[in-house]
Amino acid sequence: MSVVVPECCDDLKRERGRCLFNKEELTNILDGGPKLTEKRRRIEKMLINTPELFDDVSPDYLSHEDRYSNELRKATQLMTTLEKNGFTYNDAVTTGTGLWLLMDGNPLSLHISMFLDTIKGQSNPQQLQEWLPLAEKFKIIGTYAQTELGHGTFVRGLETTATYDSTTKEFVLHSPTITATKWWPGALGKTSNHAVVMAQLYLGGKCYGPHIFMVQLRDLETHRTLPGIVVGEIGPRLGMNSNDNGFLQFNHHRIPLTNMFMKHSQVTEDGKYVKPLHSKLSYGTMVQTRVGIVYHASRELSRALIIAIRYSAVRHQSEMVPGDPEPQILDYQTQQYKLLPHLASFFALRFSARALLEVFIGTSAGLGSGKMNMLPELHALSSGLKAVATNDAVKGTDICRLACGGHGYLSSSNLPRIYTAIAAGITYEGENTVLFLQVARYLIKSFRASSQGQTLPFSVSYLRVQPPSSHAPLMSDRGLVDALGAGVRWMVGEAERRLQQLVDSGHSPHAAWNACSVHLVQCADAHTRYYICEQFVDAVSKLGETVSSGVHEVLRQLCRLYILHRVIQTAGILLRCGAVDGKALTSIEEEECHLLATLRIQAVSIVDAIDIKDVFLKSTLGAWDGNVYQRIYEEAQKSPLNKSDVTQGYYQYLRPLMKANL
Ligand SMILES: CCCCCCCC/C=C\CCCCCCCCCCCCCC(=O)SCCNC(=O)CCNC(=O)[C@H](O)C(C)(C)COP(=O)(O)OP(=O)(O)OC[C@H]1O[C@@H](n2cnc3c(N)ncnc32)[C@H](O)[C@@H]1OP(=O)(O)O
Ligand SMILES: Cc1cc2nc3c(=O)[nH]c(=O)nc-3n(C[C@H](O)[C@H](O)[C@H](O)COP(=O)(O)OP(=O)(O)OC[C@H]3O[C@@H](n4cnc5c(N)ncnc54)[C@H](O)[C@@H]3O)c2cc1C
Repeated sequence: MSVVVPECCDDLKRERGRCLFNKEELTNILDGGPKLTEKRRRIEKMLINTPELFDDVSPDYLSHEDRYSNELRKATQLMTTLEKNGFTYNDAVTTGTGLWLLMDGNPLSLHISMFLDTIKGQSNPQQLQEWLPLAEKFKIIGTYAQTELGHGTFVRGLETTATYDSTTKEFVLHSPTITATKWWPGALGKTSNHAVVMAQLYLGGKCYGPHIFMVQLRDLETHRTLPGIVVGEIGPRLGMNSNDNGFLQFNHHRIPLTNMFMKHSQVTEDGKYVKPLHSKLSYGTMVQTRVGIVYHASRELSRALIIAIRYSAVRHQSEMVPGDPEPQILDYQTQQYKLLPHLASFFALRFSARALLEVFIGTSAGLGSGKMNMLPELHALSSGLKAVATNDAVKGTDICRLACGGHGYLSSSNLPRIYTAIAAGITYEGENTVLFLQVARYLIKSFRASSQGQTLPFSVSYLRVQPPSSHAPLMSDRGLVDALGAGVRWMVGEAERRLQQLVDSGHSPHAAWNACSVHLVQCADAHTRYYICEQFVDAVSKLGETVSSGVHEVLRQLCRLYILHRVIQTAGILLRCGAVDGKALTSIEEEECHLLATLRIQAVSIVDAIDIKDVFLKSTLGAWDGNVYQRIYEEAQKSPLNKSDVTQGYYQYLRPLMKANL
């Protein structure tokens, strides 16, 4: 397969003719610089020229087992193709290119993310030396086995035990109940021969809480399950059915002492426990994955937006003016209102993901030299951004589907698959409500610390009890972001007041927390969105010095739309705390409608700049050439039901019914 850019239809040609900015420059910004664009394209070209990486038949027509095997075929081919061409799995992860190909969750995704990240982040030097080369060269294949039938969210409630036997210098892993069965881990069912397993550590009869262990599950030659282990696949799910999510039970299964991950906490041969510097360091892989998921969510949202915006420029329906030709549906203001705020969200998430990655890198460097003080802020930021990014990507993807009318419901649009894949992101790696409550905990603590005169970390410094008054005019970007900040400060102050009032009236702090938790989740959501607005404004203003005026103008408009939309969504709070008045809101609403019309003109060019090729979009509605109807028709011809004019079902059921004397 070679990269051929086809002629596009007249509608898209006209749209592209209106582009007032340099698309390549915007592409570079989204990729993180021209070098990264070039690298991504090199990888893509190599993938496109490897036909084995593509589906012969749409996975929709395959059985569960065949879907799994097909995805495994592509995943293994991807790894060997990368390796042969001098790239690594990590290049495919960081450029997003691997995810374009491996559609639906795939049997190696947990290996190249959480399994390898745990080895890198939780091993002592000897363990690293032993396991990393094996895992990087795929000599062992692993997953991250934490969640159980009975507990996913509450890690401290896990029931799997790892009891140290100092006579043999082994841990005995055991699943004491049905609810202790590990349940859900991707690639656990049939693919993995190893797993990193979270289990309660027991030393001399005392429980030391959840710790991580490297456990071999299957023989490396025969791939048969080892004695003392029961493992299998959990059955069909809403989406991601080309993965083999699995279950796992241990029956007094023994592993060596050296298989406990010992970078942060240790067990000595005689069974003594050495505490970590921070009790949550063993949750590090989860934090890292949340950082990655913010990127992942923004990428999936961008696919849906490319599809829906190109389709909206090609689709003509109804009459705007009686007797006139049917307009492109993108000309309807309601259609613009459905899609363009999500386009702005994609950019906002992309810039925030980058800012979060920097915090992650900085905090990790600090941990290396024993500095733990940035960990709570990283935990709060990564939890909040993971929750907002996946919530918004899921909502945005579904709006994109709805904006495509009936054809958005077709599998061949690829929107249903994008939706079901990203929908899981709300639940996995920390259910979003639960993560927001972690953020809220940090906000309340920070607010109280500020009342006691303490200095707050950067992401919450705007919460200080006496903030400097904003000098920016209200209707400027900065002024509106300051108004949003004032709204969050008011919400957090109100939450703290309600908590205190409940405690003062005799409730326990925990009961008070539960009684305020709806409001607390709203605080966490609003705080995270305030952070996103700040990152977006900062990024656009920094870029202003280096990019061409056309690109800067588009980014400025997208940023403005994001902020205006957010102010309207938060109107109730902002009015209550006096940050804006009704008159300002009316003019903000009017400006938003005006901005929708302005951005509509270049919407197709903006999604073109995201630069996802047709072979990766895999959509009949979103292809570059806009040849929508021909593609939909051709895809339908591939339905196995069309192989014969009369199906077996007719002879078996329909005909007998028609012949029966009812
Ligand atoms: C240029 C381009 C660059 C691109 C770069 C991209 C980077 C790529 C990186 C990675 C690639 C990934 C790609 C992603 C692809 C997507 C596919 C991924 C597939 C993932 C599959 C999903 C896998 C899973 O689901 S695994 C299971 C996940 N499970 C969970 O998340 C469980 C959630 N629960 C918890 O985390 C915890 O139970 C809890 C936090 C809810 C509560 O914990 P706890 O009970 O122990 O604590 P407390 O509530 O009592 O709190 C006490 C105290 O501790 C603080 N705390 C809690 N957690 C942490 C933490 N992690 N770190 C720091 N501190 C923490 C808490 O705030 C409290 O603090 P106080 O001060 O208030 O006391
Ligand atoms: C597709 C998919 C892939 C997965 N892959 C893996 C994997 O590779 N490895 C792995 O270990 N796990 C994996 N998981 C499991 C996943 O991490 C858990 O499902 C997730 O952490 C949520 O936990 P839970 O299922 O126990 O939900 P629950 O905690 O039971 O959530 C149910 C409801 O209870 C609410 N709730 C729970 N606790 C609280 C609280 N404290 N306060 C308020 N509300 C609360 C939640 O908000 C939610 O509404 C995967 C899950 C899915 C769906």
